[in-house]
Amino acid sequence: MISVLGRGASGETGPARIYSAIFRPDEPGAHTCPPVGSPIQDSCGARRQLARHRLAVLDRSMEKITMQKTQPQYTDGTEAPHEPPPSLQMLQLLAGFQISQALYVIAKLDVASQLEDGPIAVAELAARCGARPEMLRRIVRSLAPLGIFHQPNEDMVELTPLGATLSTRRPDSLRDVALYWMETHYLPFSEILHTVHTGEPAAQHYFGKPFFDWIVADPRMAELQNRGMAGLVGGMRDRMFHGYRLPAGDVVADIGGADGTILSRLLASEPARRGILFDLPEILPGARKKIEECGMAERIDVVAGDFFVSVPSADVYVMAAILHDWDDASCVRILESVKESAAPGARLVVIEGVVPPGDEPHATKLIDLTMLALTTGKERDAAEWQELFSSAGFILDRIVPTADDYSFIEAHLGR
Ligand SMILES: C[S@@+](CC[C@H](N)C(=O)[O-])C[C@H]1O[C@@H](n2cnc3c(N)ncnc32)[C@H](O)[C@@H]1O
Repeated sequence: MISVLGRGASGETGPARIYSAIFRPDEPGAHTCPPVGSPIQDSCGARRQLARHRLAVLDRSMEKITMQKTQPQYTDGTEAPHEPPPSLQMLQLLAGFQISQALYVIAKLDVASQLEDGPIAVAELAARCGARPEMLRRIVRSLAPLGIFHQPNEDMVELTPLGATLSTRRPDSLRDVALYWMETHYLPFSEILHTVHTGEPAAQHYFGKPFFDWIVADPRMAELQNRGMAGLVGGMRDRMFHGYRLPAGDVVADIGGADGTILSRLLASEPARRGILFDLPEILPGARKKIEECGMAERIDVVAGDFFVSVPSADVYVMAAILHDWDDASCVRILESVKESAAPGARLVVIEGVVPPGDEPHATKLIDLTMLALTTGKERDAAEWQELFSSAGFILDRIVPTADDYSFIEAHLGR
C-alpha cells in the first residue's frame, strides 16, 4: 500500500500504481498463492495466468471505482486522459479509513480463514463468522474490487492471494497486524492534528498516558502488541533476515525484544550462541511461551527490566524497532544503558529503516506517521543515524541494506 502515495516501481501512477503496490507482478515469488482447491494450484505457468487474470479483474474493478472506461472519452468524442483526475485520486486516498475499517471487520471475524477450503455462499460464511449475512455481503462486495475477494456471482465469495494474507492458516498471516493496528493505533490517529499543533503525541493526548504505558496496563493489549510485531516479521520484515549474520559474540541480547520472534530467528542458524530477551515485565509472559514454541528455551534467557534504567551484559546488542519510538535524548539514555553493561568490544545492531531522500516510496515514510501519532520518536535518515550514534558515544560501522525496507545498522562503542 505504500506506493499508493507515490509513484509505482516502474513510474506508473493512478490505479496502475495501486496494482503494483499490492501485487508487485515483476517480483520473484509473487502470485504464488492461488485460492486453495483451485485446479491450477500446482502449475507455475497457470499460476502466472491466474495472477494475470486477477490483475485484469482488479484493473476493471479499479476503473469502475474511478468511474473510467478502458478508452475514456469526453461526451464530444475526444479522448480523456487515462489517469483519473486528481480529485478522484484524492477521494480514493481519503477513503482509506473506510477500507481499513472494513478490513478490520474481515480480520476480527477471521473471514479469510473460513474461505481457505474454497468458495462458499456469503450466507454460509456469515453463519460461520457470527455475522448478519446482508451486512457481511456489503463488506465483501466493497472489498472485492480491491482484490481482497473474488465473487463469481453475488452470492458466492472466494479468497484471493491478497485476501489470504489475513488468514490465520498462513504462516505469514497479517491478521494480528490488522488487529494490532486497528485496536491500538486507529483511534489515537484521530488526534494527529493535536500533535501537529502542540508536539504532544496523539496517543498521549487520546489515552492520557504514553502509548507503551497504555499498552502494558492491559495484558490483552501487551499480548496483541507482541503478536502484531511478530506478524510484521512475516510481512514487511521477512526477507531482510535472509543471508544476514550477526557480528561475532557469544551472548546476543535483544533489547525490547517483545516475544522473542526476532531473537529466535537470528539465533536459529547460530547454535553456538546464547540469547537474552529483554523487555518490560508485562510483555514477557507471552514471550516465554513463544520461545518454547521456537525450541529456543534452552538457549534464550528472559530478563525483565526497563532500558532507561539498565540492560543485561552482552557481546552483541540487537534493537529492532526500538530507537524509532523515541526522541534523540531518550535514545541517548537507552544507548547509555547499553554502554554501561556492554562487554568489552561489544557490537550494536539496530534493525530499522533508513529514510531515503526525495519522494521515492519507502516504508519509513508511512511508519513515520505512526511515530508522529503514537510516540516521541521518528524515522531517521543515514546522517541522523550517524549523528545519534555519535552523540551517544558509538561509531557507526556500516548500514546493511536488505531486500525489505529495513536495514541492519551496525555500530561499536567508541571508548
Ligand atoms: C515496537 S516494539 C518492537 C518489538 C520488537 N523489537 C520488534 O521489532 O518486533 C517496542 C518494544 O519496546 C518495548 N519497550 C518499551 N519501553 C520499554 C522500556 N522502557 N524498557 C524495555 N522495553 C521497552 C515494548 O514493550 C515493545 O516490546
